[in-house]
Amino acid sequence: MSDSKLAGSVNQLSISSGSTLPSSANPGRQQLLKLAVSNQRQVNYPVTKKDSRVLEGKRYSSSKQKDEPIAGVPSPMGPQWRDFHIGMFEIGKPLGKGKFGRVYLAKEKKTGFVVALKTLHKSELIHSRIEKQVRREIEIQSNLRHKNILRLFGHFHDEKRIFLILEFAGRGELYQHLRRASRFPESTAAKYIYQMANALAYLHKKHVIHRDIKPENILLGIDGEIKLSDFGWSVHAPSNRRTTLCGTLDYLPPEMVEGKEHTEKVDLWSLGVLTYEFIVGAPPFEDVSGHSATYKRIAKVDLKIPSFVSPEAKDLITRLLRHSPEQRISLEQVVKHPWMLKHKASWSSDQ
Ligand SMILES: Nc1ncnc2c1ncn2[C@@H]1O[C@H](COP(=O)(O)OP(=O)(O)OP(=O)(O)O)[C@@H](O)[C@H]1O
Repeated sequence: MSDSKLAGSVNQLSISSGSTLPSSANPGRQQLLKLAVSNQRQVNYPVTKKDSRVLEGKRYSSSKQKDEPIAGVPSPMGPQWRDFHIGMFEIGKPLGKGKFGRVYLAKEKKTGFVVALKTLHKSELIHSRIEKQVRREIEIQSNLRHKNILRLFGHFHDEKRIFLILEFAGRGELYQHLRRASRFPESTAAKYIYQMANALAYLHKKHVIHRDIKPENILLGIDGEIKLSDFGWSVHAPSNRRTTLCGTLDYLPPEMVEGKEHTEKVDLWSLGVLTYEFIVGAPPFEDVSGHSATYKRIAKVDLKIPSFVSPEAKDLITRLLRHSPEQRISLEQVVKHPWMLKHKASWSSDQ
């Protein structure tokens, strides 16, 4: 696909003059948290009908917004932005680096609304043949509204780059928190899995399968709440049956390892792997001797749960990690599982 075609595929965007991204403003961690809090204050009010109309306006984003109740909290819709372009933002500290570009902290100049601006280099997307994947990611993520799913407010492009205007996740990558802690206490793990189950229930209701659930794809908001991100492998599957092989090895379910058709139940399997990794500190089917050994362990459901894991957690993990997708416990049952009930009282009241 040519650059111009790709540009056309993310249509209705303003084209900036191609300004460079300075990283001069370099706020420390405390300041980042302050910025995230100030954002939260701005968005913490009920969404009115008028607001919803603004959200639906085609100039807000290239994808049409749906008129539907917003799950979880009021949508952090931010200011009533129109015609996105780089000049609208004051660019701050780089938040991280991905495969195809950097992510910067940015502030919308007029309103002071803080976002994460993700840059993707078009030439690299084309070279890696993932233009379709990016387009799908944008289409899917910009239509999602849930407190545990990272918002994509909009997107624009210049000659060389695509910019995604993302919700700023004040506490960064969950993966880093997990590596630092080695493993989470069960009450923390249960809180995260509860929020993940809610996010997935919302996605599945909209016939979206994430297909790439893993700690690296989860960010944390300012209150330490889950923000599921990275919809690069997700599919909108009204038919509920897909056969493409993708995803990360350790989190792949048997039906995908075996190249069979798969449904939204792949995310249930990955939720089981995630539960295990949160509590134990490593994924259950990891095999140092190589990929094919991991594949075999997944296909056999060769699951060994250490004895320090509570019986309730063990029960939930084994109910999620069933070879047969149909036998996996439902998300509705996950949130009511005894492991959740055991720990729920220790979470803050707004779960
Ligand atoms: N919305 C956000 N809020 C805060 N930090 C973010 C946000 N998005 C990304 N980051 C930070 O920037 C880093 C790079 O993000 P990015 O999504 O580009 O990379 P990635 O997760 O490796 O994705 P990919 O695999 O698509 O390259 C992340 O690891 C994270 O630390």
